[in-house]
Amino acid sequence: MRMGERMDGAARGLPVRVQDVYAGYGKLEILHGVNLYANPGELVVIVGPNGSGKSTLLKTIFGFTKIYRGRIIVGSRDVTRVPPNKKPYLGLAYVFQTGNVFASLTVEENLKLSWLVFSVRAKRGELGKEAMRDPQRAFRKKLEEILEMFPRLRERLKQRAGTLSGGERQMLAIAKALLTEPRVLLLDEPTAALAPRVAEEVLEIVRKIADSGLTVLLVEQNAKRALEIGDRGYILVQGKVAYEGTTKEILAHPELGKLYLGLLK
Ligand SMILES: Nc1ncnc2c1ncn2[C@@H]1O[C@H](COP(=O)(O)OP(=O)(O)OP(=O)(O)O)[C@@H](O)[C@H]1O
Repeated sequence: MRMGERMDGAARGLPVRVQDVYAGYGKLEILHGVNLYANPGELVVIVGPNGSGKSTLLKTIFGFTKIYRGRIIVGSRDVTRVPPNKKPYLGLAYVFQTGNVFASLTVEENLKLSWLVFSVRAKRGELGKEAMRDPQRAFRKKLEEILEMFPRLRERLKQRAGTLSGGERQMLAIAKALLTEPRVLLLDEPTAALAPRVAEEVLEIVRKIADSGLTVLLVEQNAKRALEIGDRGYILVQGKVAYEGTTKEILAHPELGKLYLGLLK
């Protein structure tokens, strides 16, 4: 069985559809009619200049901004008006740029915080029959699976999260998110401020997560590397999609990289 695959073979990811969305903060409109889709098993990267609205787009999908027009559909459900605190229970997980872990708690305690969301979803029957029968056992199993994926965290279970390196902290944030058994994972610059080698390790994990069947949306500063590992990409410029296509197309395009991403050929 592949990493993260479900015993009962149920589909892991849910499709995400952002349809003609206008959103922002208070009266300040940042996104002006954005359309985007992401399918299960896909790693969709969102790149673009600073301040173009990449983070705002993820925040909007999760419900942190004001949506003036348009719809956001996850699976068959319209989640446009679902507040952020309810999103994890619908199978969405969001890893922020910072502040995902509690510094004064140990790695293990941080991971166990995901039990709340996991148990609710398990009892509802969303995580398969086994998990519905015995949520605690299923959670322990999931935790074991995640620690296999992040051996560095296993070595540091009793260590306070505040003493982890930047890379380890980011891995803990992703691990916590995965422990809620999400169908859709939103990642906002998970490699920010990481040394290149560690950033690479994190990106490889992100690729594996998408390969396990989840729908993954990734905002990245390092456009080139993100496009190299992603399936499809969106270039956001001033709150609008300036280009969408396969990452191969974007990387091979003679102008796009130079125009929007600061990439020199
Ligand atoms: N909470 C907020 N209130 C008001 N304006 C905000 C808020 N957060 C972001 N903005 C503004 O929204 C615009 C888009 O910001 P956003 O963080 O989405 O861009 P980004 O593409 O992710 O940028 P970067 O690559 O620099 O992280 C910016 O002009 C920013 O100042």
